[in-house]
Amino acid sequence: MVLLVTKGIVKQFGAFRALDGVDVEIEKGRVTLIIGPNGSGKTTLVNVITGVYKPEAGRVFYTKPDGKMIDITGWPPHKIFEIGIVRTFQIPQIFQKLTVLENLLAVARGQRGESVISALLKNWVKEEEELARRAFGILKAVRLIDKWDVPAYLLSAGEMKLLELARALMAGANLIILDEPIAGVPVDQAHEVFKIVRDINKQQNVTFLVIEHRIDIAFKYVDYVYAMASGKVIAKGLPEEVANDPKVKEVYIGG
Ligand SMILES: Nc1ncnc2c1ncn2[C@@H]1O[C@H](COP(=O)(O)OP(=O)(O)OP(=O)(O)O)[C@@H](O)[C@H]1O
Repeated sequence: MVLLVTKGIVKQFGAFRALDGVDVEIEKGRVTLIIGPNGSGKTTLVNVITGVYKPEAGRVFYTKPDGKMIDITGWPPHKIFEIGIVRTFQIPQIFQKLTVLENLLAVARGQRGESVISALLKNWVKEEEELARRAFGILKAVRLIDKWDVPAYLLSAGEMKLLELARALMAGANLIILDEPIAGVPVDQAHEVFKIVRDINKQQNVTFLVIEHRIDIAFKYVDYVYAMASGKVIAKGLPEEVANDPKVKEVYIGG
């Protein structure tokens, strides 16, 4: 089943066409990767999907949990978030001084329209216990359970990415969009991040759309790949197919 489709997306900045008729299909339950050199339009496409930009042409369709496909083109970002499409940095930034657990609870409180401060001052009630239980379950899934009481600023780069992922899960995402999840993360931690993405994808049936430059690592953990260049999809397929595509090789290695 297709969870999200873009059809013929065109996005212009003045006379410059950043996206020039982009069609992608994100299958439910898959991890889909978008690669492409700097400036090829990957982030712009994510911005169109998440409602930050309205495209000049083209449509974005999303299949709701009840199976109905709806046109979400041009919806505001908060509405797109509410239907379960969550981009990691769309959630307010990690609170460096709060613990890992408190960062998760803050997402849930934010969704209830509460300020973090007022929630922190409040006595723990049943609802809070329930949220904490859910948060601990998520921390177990992202393998941060041992760090639940550690302030976020003490986490490694890889753990910080995992906390962002945990926060997206806490927000109840169906489709999680990760924009460069392993940028600046050392190799061993980068593999760990992708392994956890894979586990969550399999165990919790969460669909992922990932943008990543480090294709040597990312290709090992994804189901399907789109390659972009100059605002267009130039190749798509299984990782090994895209890796061997002459157009992709040309863009990456210069022919
Ligand atoms: N708000 C904007 N105004 C003008 N031009 C923009 C804007 N946003 C993006 N662009 C241009 O559109 C093109 C595509 O940018 P985009 O950020 O989508 O590329 P990208 O593939 O995500 O690159 P990177 O890998 O560097 O993040 C670039 O040439 C960029 O300069």
